[in-house]
Amino acid sequence: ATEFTWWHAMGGRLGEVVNEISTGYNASQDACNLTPVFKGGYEDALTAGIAAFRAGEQPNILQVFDAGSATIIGAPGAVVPVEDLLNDNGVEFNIEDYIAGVRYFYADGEGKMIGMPFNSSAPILYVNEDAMKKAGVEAPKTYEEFEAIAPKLKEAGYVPLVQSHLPWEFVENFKSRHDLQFATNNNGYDGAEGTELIFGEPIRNHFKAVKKWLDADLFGYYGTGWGDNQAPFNEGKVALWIGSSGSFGGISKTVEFPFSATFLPYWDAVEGANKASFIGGAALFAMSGKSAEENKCTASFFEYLTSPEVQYMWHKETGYVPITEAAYELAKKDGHYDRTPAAEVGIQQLSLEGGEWTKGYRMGFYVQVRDVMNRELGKVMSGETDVDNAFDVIKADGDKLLERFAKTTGN
Ligand SMILES: O=P(O)(O)OC[C@H](O)CO
Repeated sequence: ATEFTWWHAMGGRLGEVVNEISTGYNASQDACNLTPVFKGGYEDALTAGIAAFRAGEQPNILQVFDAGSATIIGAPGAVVPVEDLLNDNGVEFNIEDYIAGVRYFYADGEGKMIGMPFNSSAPILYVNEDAMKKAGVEAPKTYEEFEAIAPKLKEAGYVPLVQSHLPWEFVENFKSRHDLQFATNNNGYDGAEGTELIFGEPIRNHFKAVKKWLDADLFGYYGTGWGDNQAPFNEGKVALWIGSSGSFGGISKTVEFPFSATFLPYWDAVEGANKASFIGGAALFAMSGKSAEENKCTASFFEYLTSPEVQYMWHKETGYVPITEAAYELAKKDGHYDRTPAAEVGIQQLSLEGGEWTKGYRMGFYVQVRDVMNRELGKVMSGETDVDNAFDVIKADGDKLLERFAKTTGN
């Protein structure tokens, strides 16, 4: 059989399910043999993939997260567009099969799908039901409602609110949920040159409120690592945790208290809020420089991966949303959401009413922009700087990175 490899960033329970899928694929046919390799977190996998590409040792398939997608799509000659790969290998492809929010997120300016959507997520609000009961409150829909119940949650002995990733949840998806522009050039989709970040009053006010909550012990902040802020929720110390829908499977297998989930809160005071969030997670990119035989295997694996059955299994076991309409229908028909209503929250949030600015962003070197955000917003949390100063620095340093990317790619 033809050997081919998949570098991914799915640890813990997610990694187990990736291995199950790969085993299932290998058992389903004789021509190809897939080896999945865990390369660490999203940032590590991208760095490893780019370094390997430069050395001519790239894997066949590289998982790249949303934040790195512009970098990989813009890296000249690094990937074979998935749409071409499938067409060239006789795999039927129809972009309309995918749920609306997924269709063009990993596409180029002409709408051609470059990356294969795989693990798509939404940041949702996980609710410790014991905490709600003890405090005698309901999960909040808005941050105003959160402010009203937070002291009661604290009194009941819980850290009222924690989130898992400030740039993803309180910046990028804050913009989407409130339908606010994130960057010039159509949030970066119209080209890299001249793209600049935008931080207006609503997002600054949000972080001023978050800092106030932190100082009053109504909010907890435990670091910038992907798992840092989830641990205290899993341990039952936190009442409300904002995390990825893709954490659902792992949480179900870990926590000992009853939990539910609901939409990422928004500020009612911001006009036009309560819009859809945009897809998070990652896509699979077929790296270039591989033989026709290996590319055929990659195409056949993508076909397997997007079948309704495999998609539904992935969705059910992890909490990532079903990326095709057929898989979503299958989940409904099978009664998945009747048994586990919280499992539908992610896809429902992605399907809320959209607006001009709910499409996410396309910015190269954005992984480094996130580093700047984590650095400066971390300083806000520790009291080393204030919110306005932090956003001024994020804009100045972030814009420089965006400019450098534009010069690198020449567009
Ligand atoms: O934790 P995930 O996989 O849902 O990904 C969250 C973000 O979109 C990654 O940048």
